[in-house]
Amino acid sequence: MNRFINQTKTFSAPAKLNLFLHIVGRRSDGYHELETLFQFLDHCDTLSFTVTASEKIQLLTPIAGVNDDDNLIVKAARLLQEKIRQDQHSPILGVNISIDKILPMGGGLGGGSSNAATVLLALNTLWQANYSITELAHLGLTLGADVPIFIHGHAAFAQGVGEKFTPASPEEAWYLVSKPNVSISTQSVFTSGDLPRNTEKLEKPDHLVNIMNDEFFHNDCQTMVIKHYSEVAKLLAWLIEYAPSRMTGTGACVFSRFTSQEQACEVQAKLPNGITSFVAKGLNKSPLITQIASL
Ligand SMILES: C[C@@](CO)(OP(=O)(O)O)[C@H](O)COP(=O)(O)OP(=O)(O)OC[C@H]1O[C@@H](n2ccc(N)nc2=O)[C@H](O)[C@@H]1O
Ligand SMILES: Nc1ncnc2c1ncn2[C@@H]1O[C@H](COP(=O)(O)OP(=O)(O)O)[C@@H](O)[C@H]1O
Repeated sequence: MNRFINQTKTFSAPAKLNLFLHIVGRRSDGYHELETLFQFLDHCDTLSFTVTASEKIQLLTPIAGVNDDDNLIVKAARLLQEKIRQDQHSPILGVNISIDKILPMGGGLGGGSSNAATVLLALNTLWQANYSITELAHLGLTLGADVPIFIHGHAAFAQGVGEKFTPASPEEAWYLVSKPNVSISTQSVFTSGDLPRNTEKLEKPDHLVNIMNDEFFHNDCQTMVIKHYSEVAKLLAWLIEYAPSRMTGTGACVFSRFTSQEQACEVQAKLPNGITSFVAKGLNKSPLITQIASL
Protein backbone atom coordinates (compact mmCIF):
# COMPACT_ATOMS: atom_id res chain seq x y z
CA MET A 1 0.00 0.00 0.00
CA ASN A 2 1.35 3.42 -0.96
CA ARG A 3 1.66 5.58 2.17
CA PHE A 4 1.11 8.82 0.22
CA ILE A 5 -2.40 8.04 -1.13
CA ASN A 6 -4.82 10.93 -0.42
CA GLN A 7 -2.02 13.02 1.10
CA THR A 8 -1.13 16.46 -0.26
CA LYS A 9 2.54 17.42 -0.58
CA THR A 10 3.94 20.74 -1.77
CA PHE A 11 7.19 21.40 -3.62
CA SER A 12 9.05 24.33 -5.21
CA ALA A 13 9.99 24.80 -8.85
CA PRO A 14 12.74 27.46 -8.86
CA ALA A 15 13.80 29.70 -11.73
CA LYS A 16 17.27 29.37 -13.27
CA LEU A 17 19.69 31.87 -14.70
CA ASN A 18 22.23 31.19 -17.41
CA LEU A 19 25.00 33.29 -15.82
CA PHE A 20 26.70 33.00 -19.18
CA LEU A 21 25.76 31.09 -22.31
CA HIS A 22 28.29 30.30 -25.02
CA ILE A 23 27.32 28.57 -28.25
CA VAL A 24 30.29 26.39 -29.17
CA GLY A 25 28.90 24.41 -32.10
CA ARG A 26 25.91 22.86 -33.78
CA ARG A 27 25.03 19.14 -33.89
CA SER A 28 23.95 17.38 -37.06
CA ASP A 29 20.34 17.31 -35.76
CA GLY A 30 20.35 21.14 -35.64
CA TYR A 31 20.57 21.41 -31.83
CA HIS A 32 23.20 23.82 -30.57
CA GLU A 33 26.08 22.76 -28.38
CA LEU A 34 26.32 25.05 -25.40
CA GLU A 35 28.62 25.89 -22.52
CA THR A 36 26.61 27.56 -19.82
CA LEU A 37 26.72 28.24 -16.10
CA PHE A 38 23.39 27.49 -14.42
CA GLN A 39 22.41 28.89 -11.04
CA PHE A 40 18.98 28.70 -9.35
CA LEU A 41 17.00 31.58 -7.85
CA ASP A 42 14.98 31.62 -4.64
CA HIS A 43 11.99 32.69 -6.74
CA CYS A 44 9.77 29.69 -7.36
CA ASP A 45 6.47 28.34 -8.64
CA THR A 46 4.79 26.16 -6.01
CA LEU A 47 3.22 22.82 -6.95
CA SER A 48 0.94 20.67 -4.78
CA PHE A 49 0.33 16.99 -5.40
CA THR A 50 -2.44 14.74 -4.06
CA VAL A 51 -1.86 11.10 -4.95
CA THR A 52 -5.04 9.22 -5.92
CA ALA A 53 -5.84 5.54 -6.23
CA SER A 54 -7.31 6.06 -9.72
CA GLU A 55 -5.00 6.36 -12.76
CA LYS A 56 -6.21 9.87 -13.59
CA ILE A 57 -3.73 12.77 -13.94
CA GLN A 58 -5.48 16.09 -13.38
CA LEU A 59 -4.20 19.66 -13.38
CA LEU A 60 -6.65 21.51 -11.13
CA THR A 61 -5.23 24.95 -11.98
CA PRO A 62 -4.81 25.27 -15.76
CA ILE A 63 -2.28 27.88 -16.93
CA ALA A 64 -3.78 30.63 -19.12
CA GLY A 65 -2.57 30.27 -22.71
CA VAL A 66 -1.25 26.70 -22.30
CA ASN A 67 -3.48 23.72 -23.20
CA ASP A 68 -3.34 20.97 -20.60
CA ASP A 69 -2.11 18.51 -23.24
CA ASP A 70 0.86 20.84 -23.98
CA ASN A 71 1.49 21.75 -20.35
CA LEU A 72 4.87 20.39 -19.25
CA ILE A 73 3.34 19.54 -15.84
CA VAL A 74 0.82 17.17 -17.41
CA LYS A 75 3.32 15.87 -19.98
CA ALA A 76 5.87 15.04 -17.26
CA ALA A 77 3.29 13.21 -15.12
CA ARG A 78 2.04 11.21 -18.13
CA LEU A 79 5.60 10.37 -19.19
CA LEU A 80 6.50 9.01 -15.76
CA GLN A 81 3.21 7.10 -15.44
CA GLU A 82 3.84 5.51 -18.87
CA LYS A 83 7.37 4.49 -17.86
CA ILE A 84 6.07 2.89 -14.67
CA ARG A 85 3.41 1.05 -16.70
CA GLN A 86 6.12 -0.36 -18.97
CA ASP A 87 8.76 -1.16 -16.32
CA GLN A 88 6.93 -2.12 -13.15
CA HIS A 89 4.16 -4.43 -11.97
CA SER A 90 2.89 -2.19 -9.16
CA PRO A 91 -0.63 -0.65 -9.36
CA ILE A 92 -0.76 2.52 -11.46
CA LEU A 93 -1.68 5.57 -9.36
CA GLY A 94 -2.97 8.99 -10.36
CA VAL A 95 -2.53 12.53 -9.07
CA ASN A 96 -4.28 15.88 -8.70
CA ILE A 97 -1.80 18.72 -9.24
CA SER A 98 -2.21 22.42 -8.60
CA ILE A 99 0.28 25.20 -9.26
CA ASP A 100 0.78 28.71 -7.95
CA LYS A 101 2.56 30.15 -11.01
CA ILE A 102 4.69 33.23 -10.39
CA LEU A 103 7.55 32.71 -12.88
CA PRO A 104 7.13 34.69 -16.10
CA MET A 105 6.68 32.34 -19.08
CA GLY A 106 9.01 32.25 -22.05
CA GLY A 107 11.51 34.62 -20.45
CA GLY A 108 14.60 32.41 -20.27
CA LEU A 109 14.01 31.53 -16.61
CA GLY A 110 13.17 27.90 -17.38
CA GLY A 111 9.85 27.88 -15.52
CA GLY A 112 8.19 25.24 -17.71
CA SER A 113 11.23 22.94 -17.49
CA SER A 114 11.43 23.52 -13.75
CA ASN A 115 7.76 22.59 -13.36
CA ALA A 116 8.41 19.37 -15.32
CA ALA A 117 11.44 18.50 -13.17
CA THR A 118 9.45 19.07 -9.96
CA VAL A 119 6.70 16.77 -11.25
CA LEU A 120 9.20 14.02 -12.13
CA LEU A 121 11.05 14.23 -8.80
CA ALA A 122 7.91 14.56 -6.68
CA LEU A 123 5.94 11.77 -8.36
CA ASN A 124 8.96 9.48 -8.44
CA THR A 125 8.82 9.58 -4.64
CA LEU A 126 5.05 9.90 -4.12
CA TRP A 127 4.26 7.07 -6.54
CA GLN A 128 7.19 5.13 -5.04
CA ALA A 129 8.67 4.53 -8.50
CA ASN A 130 12.26 4.72 -7.21
CA TYR A 131 14.01 5.74 -10.43
CA SER A 132 17.51 7.18 -10.05
CA ILE A 133 18.35 10.85 -10.66
CA THR A 134 20.17 9.79 -13.84
CA GLU A 135 17.10 7.93 -15.12
CA LEU A 136 14.81 10.87 -14.32
CA ALA A 137 17.19 13.36 -15.98
CA HIS A 138 17.26 11.16 -19.08
CA LEU A 139 13.46 11.03 -19.13
CA GLY A 140 13.26 14.80 -18.51
CA LEU A 141 15.55 15.63 -21.42
CA THR A 142 12.87 14.31 -23.80
CA LEU A 143 10.60 17.13 -22.53
CA GLY A 144 13.13 19.97 -22.81
CA ALA A 145 16.84 20.75 -22.75
CA ASP A 146 16.57 22.56 -19.41
CA VAL A 147 14.79 19.82 -17.46
CA PRO A 148 17.92 17.85 -16.40
CA ILE A 149 19.56 20.77 -14.54
CA PHE A 150 16.49 21.16 -12.34
CA ILE A 151 16.55 17.42 -11.57
CA HIS A 152 20.28 17.54 -10.91
CA GLY A 153 19.55 20.36 -8.43
CA HIS A 154 23.03 21.86 -8.07
CA ALA A 155 24.48 24.89 -9.86
CA ALA A 156 26.65 23.60 -12.66
CA PHE A 157 28.79 24.29 -15.67
CA ALA A 158 26.84 22.52 -18.40
CA GLN A 159 27.93 21.27 -21.79
CA GLY A 160 26.29 19.43 -24.67
CA VAL A 161 22.73 20.73 -25.11
CA GLY A 162 22.95 21.54 -21.43
CA GLU A 163 22.81 18.00 -20.03
CA LYS A 164 26.46 17.24 -19.14
CA PHE A 165 27.17 18.79 -15.76
CA THR A 166 30.17 19.73 -13.69
CA PRO A 167 28.95 21.04 -10.32
CA ALA A 168 30.00 24.64 -9.71
CA SER A 169 29.62 27.11 -6.86
CA PRO A 170 29.37 30.62 -8.27
CA GLU A 171 28.87 33.40 -5.73
CA GLU A 172 25.25 33.47 -4.50
CA ALA A 173 24.68 37.11 -5.41
CA TRP A 174 21.43 39.10 -5.34
CA TYR A 175 19.79 39.65 -8.71
CA LEU A 176 17.29 42.09 -10.09
CA VAL A 177 15.51 40.16 -12.88
CA SER A 178 13.70 42.42 -15.35
CA LYS A 179 11.38 41.41 -18.18
CA PRO A 180 11.03 43.73 -21.14
CA ASN A 181 7.55 43.75 -22.62
CA VAL A 182 8.37 41.40 -25.49
CA SER A 183 8.15 37.67 -26.07
CA ILE A 184 11.00 35.82 -27.80
CA SER A 185 10.70 32.17 -28.81
CA THR A 186 13.69 29.92 -28.15
CA GLN A 187 13.32 28.42 -31.61
CA SER A 188 13.40 31.81 -33.37
CA VAL A 189 16.70 32.64 -31.64
CA PHE A 190 18.30 29.30 -32.50
CA THR A 191 17.26 29.50 -36.15
CA SER A 192 18.56 33.05 -36.63
CA GLY A 193 21.27 33.57 -39.22
CA ASP A 194 22.75 36.26 -36.97
CA LEU A 195 23.56 33.92 -34.10
CA PRO A 196 27.29 33.40 -33.36
CA ARG A 197 27.92 29.66 -33.13
CA ASN A 198 31.67 29.29 -32.73
CA THR A 199 32.69 30.65 -29.35
CA GLU A 200 35.89 28.96 -28.20
CA LYS A 201 35.24 26.11 -25.75
CA LEU A 202 36.21 26.68 -22.12
CA GLU A 203 36.33 22.86 -21.74
CA LYS A 204 37.24 22.97 -18.06
CA PRO A 205 35.13 24.88 -15.57
CA ASP A 206 38.00 25.48 -13.15
CA HIS A 207 38.48 29.16 -13.96
CA LEU A 208 34.93 30.44 -13.65
CA VAL A 209 35.92 33.63 -11.89
CA ASN A 210 34.65 37.11 -12.58
CA ILE A 211 31.85 35.70 -14.71
CA MET A 212 30.32 39.14 -15.34
CA ASN A 213 33.48 40.16 -17.23
CA ASP A 214 32.13 40.35 -20.80
CA GLU A 215 35.58 39.87 -22.25
CA PHE A 216 35.54 36.18 -21.26
CA PHE A 217 31.92 35.38 -20.48
CA HIS A 218 28.81 36.47 -22.33
CA ASN A 219 25.48 35.30 -23.69
CA ASP A 220 25.82 34.53 -27.39
CA CYS A 221 22.07 34.99 -27.91
CA GLN A 222 22.16 38.51 -26.48
CA THR A 223 23.87 40.21 -29.46
CA MET A 224 21.29 38.82 -31.86
CA VAL A 225 18.36 39.63 -29.56
CA ILE A 226 19.58 43.20 -29.00
CA LYS A 227 19.79 43.67 -32.74
CA HIS A 228 16.20 42.56 -33.34
CA TYR A 229 14.41 43.66 -30.16
CA SER A 230 14.95 47.31 -29.25
CA GLU A 231 13.05 46.80 -25.95
CA VAL A 232 15.81 44.47 -24.74
CA ALA A 233 18.58 46.73 -26.06
CA LYS A 234 17.11 49.77 -24.27
CA LEU A 235 16.59 47.94 -20.99
CA LEU A 236 20.11 46.50 -20.94
CA ALA A 237 21.65 49.88 -21.77
CA TRP A 238 19.69 51.39 -18.84
CA LEU A 239 20.56 48.63 -16.34
CA ILE A 240 24.25 48.53 -17.18
CA GLU A 241 24.58 52.05 -15.74
CA TYR A 242 23.72 50.59 -12.31
CA ALA A 243 25.18 47.04 -12.28
CA PRO A 244 26.72 44.32 -14.46
CA SER A 245 23.72 43.04 -16.45
CA ARG A 246 23.15 40.25 -18.96
CA MET A 247 20.35 38.32 -20.67
CA THR A 248 19.44 34.82 -19.44
CA GLY A 249 18.93 31.94 -21.91
CA THR A 250 17.28 33.05 -25.12
CA GLY A 251 15.70 36.01 -23.32
CA ALA A 252 13.90 38.19 -22.95
CA CYS A 253 14.61 38.47 -19.19
CA VAL A 254 17.81 40.18 -18.11
CA PHE A 255 19.53 39.95 -14.74
CA SER A 256 21.60 42.56 -12.90
CA ARG A 257 23.98 41.47 -10.21
CA PHE A 258 24.27 43.09 -6.75
CA THR A 259 25.98 42.27 -3.48
CA SER A 260 22.92 43.06 -1.35
CA GLN A 261 19.14 42.83 -1.54
CA GLU A 262 18.87 46.53 -0.65
CA GLN A 263 20.98 47.62 -3.64
CA ALA A 264 18.92 45.45 -5.99
CA CYS A 265 15.64 46.85 -4.60
CA GLU A 266 16.93 50.44 -4.96
CA VAL A 267 17.48 49.99 -8.68
CA GLN A 268 14.21 48.05 -9.03
CA ALA A 269 12.34 51.07 -7.65
CA LYS A 270 13.79 53.22 -10.46
CA LEU A 271 12.99 50.84 -13.36
CA PRO A 272 11.26 52.46 -16.34
CA ASN A 273 7.46 52.00 -16.58
CA GLY A 274 6.18 48.81 -18.20
CA ILE A 275 9.03 46.57 -17.03
CA THR A 276 8.00 43.75 -14.71
CA SER A 277 10.70 42.62 -12.30
CA PHE A 278 11.60 40.76 -9.14
CA VAL A 279 14.57 40.59 -6.79
CA ALA A 280 15.91 37.16 -5.83
CA LYS A 281 18.98 35.50 -4.40
CA GLY A 282 21.13 33.11 -6.40
CA LEU A 283 21.14 29.57 -4.99
CA ASN A 284 23.65 26.84 -5.73
CA LYS A 285 21.36 24.18 -4.26
CA SER A 286 17.80 23.91 -5.48
CA PRO A 287 15.26 24.07 -2.61
CA LEU A 288 13.46 21.16 -4.28
CA ILE A 289 16.28 18.74 -3.46
CA THR A 290 15.98 19.43 0.28
CA GLN A 291 12.19 19.12 0.13
CA ILE A 292 12.32 15.74 -1.65
CA ALA A 293 14.96 14.45 0.77
CA SER A 294 12.77 15.31 3.77
CA LEU A 295 9.79 13.19 2.64
C1 LIG B 1 18.48 28.21 -24.33
C2 LIG B 1 18.19 27.57 -23.01
C3 LIG B 1 19.45 27.66 -22.11
O1 LIG B 1 19.19 27.26 -20.82
O2 LIG B 1 17.20 28.20 -22.25
P1 LIG B 1 15.82 29.04 -22.44
O3 LIG B 1 16.11 30.43 -22.83
O4 LIG B 1 14.95 28.39 -23.46
O5 LIG B 1 15.20 28.99 -21.08
C4 LIG B 1 17.83 26.09 -23.20
O6 LIG B 1 18.88 25.33 -23.70
C5 LIG B 1 16.62 25.85 -24.05
O7 LIG B 1 15.96 24.79 -23.47
P2 LIG B 1 14.42 24.49 -23.77
O8 LIG B 1 13.60 25.76 -23.71
O9 LIG B 1 14.04 23.38 -22.89
O10 LIG B 1 14.53 24.10 -25.26
P3 LIG B 1 13.82 22.92 -26.07
O11 LIG B 1 12.35 22.98 -25.82
O12 LIG B 1 14.55 21.66 -25.85
O13 LIG B 1 14.12 23.42 -27.58
C6 LIG B 1 13.41 24.46 -28.23
C7 LIG B 1 14.01 24.64 -29.63
O14 LIG B 1 15.25 25.37 -29.53
C8 LIG B 1 16.28 24.80 -30.34
N1 LIG B 1 17.44 24.44 -29.50
C9 LIG B 1 17.27 24.24 -28.16
C10 LIG B 1 18.35 23.95 -27.34
C11 LIG B 1 19.63 23.84 -27.97
N2 LIG B 1 20.71 23.55 -27.25
N3 LIG B 1 19.77 24.01 -29.30
C12 LIG B 1 18.69 24.32 -30.07
O15 LIG B 1 18.83 24.51 -31.28
C13 LIG B 1 15.65 23.64 -31.07
O16 LIG B 1 15.25 24.11 -32.33
C14 LIG B 1 14.41 23.32 -30.27
O17 LIG B 1 13.38 22.85 -31.11
N1 LIG C 1 4.07 24.49 -16.95
C1 LIG C 1 4.49 25.40 -17.82
N2 LIG C 1 4.98 26.58 -17.41
C2 LIG C 1 5.45 27.49 -18.31
N3 LIG C 1 5.43 27.32 -19.63
C3 LIG C 1 4.95 26.17 -20.11
C4 LIG C 1 4.47 25.16 -19.22
N4 LIG C 1 4.07 24.14 -19.97
C5 LIG C 1 4.31 24.48 -21.26
N5 LIG C 1 4.82 25.70 -21.36
C6 LIG C 1 5.22 26.38 -22.61
O1 LIG C 1 6.65 26.52 -22.62
C7 LIG C 1 7.03 27.82 -23.09
C8 LIG C 1 8.39 28.21 -22.47
O2 LIG C 1 8.21 28.41 -21.11
P1 LIG C 1 9.32 28.69 -20.01
O3 LIG C 1 9.96 27.42 -19.61
O4 LIG C 1 8.67 29.46 -18.93
O5 LIG C 1 10.34 29.65 -20.73
P2 LIG C 1 11.86 29.56 -21.18
O6 LIG C 1 12.04 28.26 -21.96
O7 LIG C 1 12.04 30.77 -22.03
O8 LIG C 1 12.69 29.61 -19.97
C9 LIG C 1 5.86 28.73 -22.68
O9 LIG C 1 5.73 29.82 -23.53
C10 LIG C 1 4.65 27.80 -22.75
O10 LIG C 1 4.00 27.87 -24.00
